Amino acid sequence: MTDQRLNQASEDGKFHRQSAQFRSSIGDDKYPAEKGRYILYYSPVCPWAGRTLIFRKLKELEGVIDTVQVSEYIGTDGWFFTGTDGSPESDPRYGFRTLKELYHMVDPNYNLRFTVPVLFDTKTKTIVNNESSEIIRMLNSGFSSVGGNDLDLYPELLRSEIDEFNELIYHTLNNGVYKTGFAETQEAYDENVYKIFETLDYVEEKLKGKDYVIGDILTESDVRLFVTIARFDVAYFTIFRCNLRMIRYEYPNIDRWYRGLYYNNPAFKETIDFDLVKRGYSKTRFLPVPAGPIPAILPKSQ
Ligand SMILES: N[C@@H](CCC(=O)N[C@@H](CS)C(=O)NCC(=O)O)C(=O)O
Repeated sequence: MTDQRLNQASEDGKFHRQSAQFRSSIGDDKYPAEKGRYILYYSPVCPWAGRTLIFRKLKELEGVIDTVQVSEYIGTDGWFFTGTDGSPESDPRYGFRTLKELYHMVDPNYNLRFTVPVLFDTKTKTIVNNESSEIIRMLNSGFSSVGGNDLDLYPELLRSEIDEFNELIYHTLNNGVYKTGFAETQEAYDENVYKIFETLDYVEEKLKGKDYVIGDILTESDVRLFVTIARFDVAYFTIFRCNLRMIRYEYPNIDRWYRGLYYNNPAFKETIDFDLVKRGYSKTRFLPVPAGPIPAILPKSQ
C-alpha cells in the first residue's frame, strides 16, 4: 500500500469505508474476560475510537483495559506513535513505531487499512476486534465478571429503537461526514452533504425537550451521536466542508443535548481533546490548522 494519507477516495471519487476484518468477541473460548489482558489502541481524532473510550469510562473499566494512543493524523504508513500529547514514542510492549507493525505481527498478510480502534489481546498477541460498534457492546456487557459497573447502554427493551436510530445516523451522519469530506468529485459531495443536514434536522426534532436520544436514559445511541456532533463545528463544518449549518447556531436542541453530556459527564468531556481533533483533521486535507470556531464549545449556559 502506498501513501496512507492520500488514498481515501476510490477511483469513482467516492469514499468507501472498508469492513473491519477482526471480528471475534470477548467471551469466546479464546478470549475470556480478564483484567489487564486486553488493550485498546486509539487515535484522539477518530470518532469510532472515541465511542470505545467513552464506553470504557462510562463502564468504569479503566482499571481493567489499558489504552495506547497513536497519532492524531495518518502518516505515510498510517497511524504512528508520536511521543507527544499522550502518545508514547513507540508501542509500549513491542517497540513498534507504527500501528501497521502491530497488524503485521498479528497477520503478516494483512493488506487493508490499519484502522483504529483495535482491541488487542496481549496473551495470544492477536487482534480480538477492530470494529467499534462491536467493541462497545463488549465493553457494555463482556467484562462484567472482572470489573466495571452495571450500567446497561443497550437495554433489552430499547434495542429495536436503538438499532433503528444507529442505522439511520450511521449512513447519513457518522459516515456521511466522511463521504462528504473525502469526496473528490462534485457529484460525490452533492450526493452526501444534503443528507447530513436532513438527518440533523430529524435529530433536532427528536431531541426537543429531551436530554437523551432514546427514551429518557443514556444509551449507546447518545454515544454514537455524540462523537460525530463533538467534531462537527470544529472539523466537519470547516475541514470536511459539511458547511450548510453549524450545530451551535442552528441546532439548539442538539446543542443543548451535546453540551449537557459534555459538561455533566466526565466520560464525554475527558475523552475528547478539541485541539488534537482539529490538528488531526486538518492534516487529512493538508489545510492549515483552522483557527475557528473559537471557543471549541460554547459555555454551559448562554
Ligand atoms: N468500522 C471501523 C472504522 C474505523 C475507521 O475507519 N477508523 C479510521 C479512523 S477515523 C482509521 O483508522 N483509518 C485508517 C486509515 O484510513 O488508514 C470502526 O467503526 O471501528
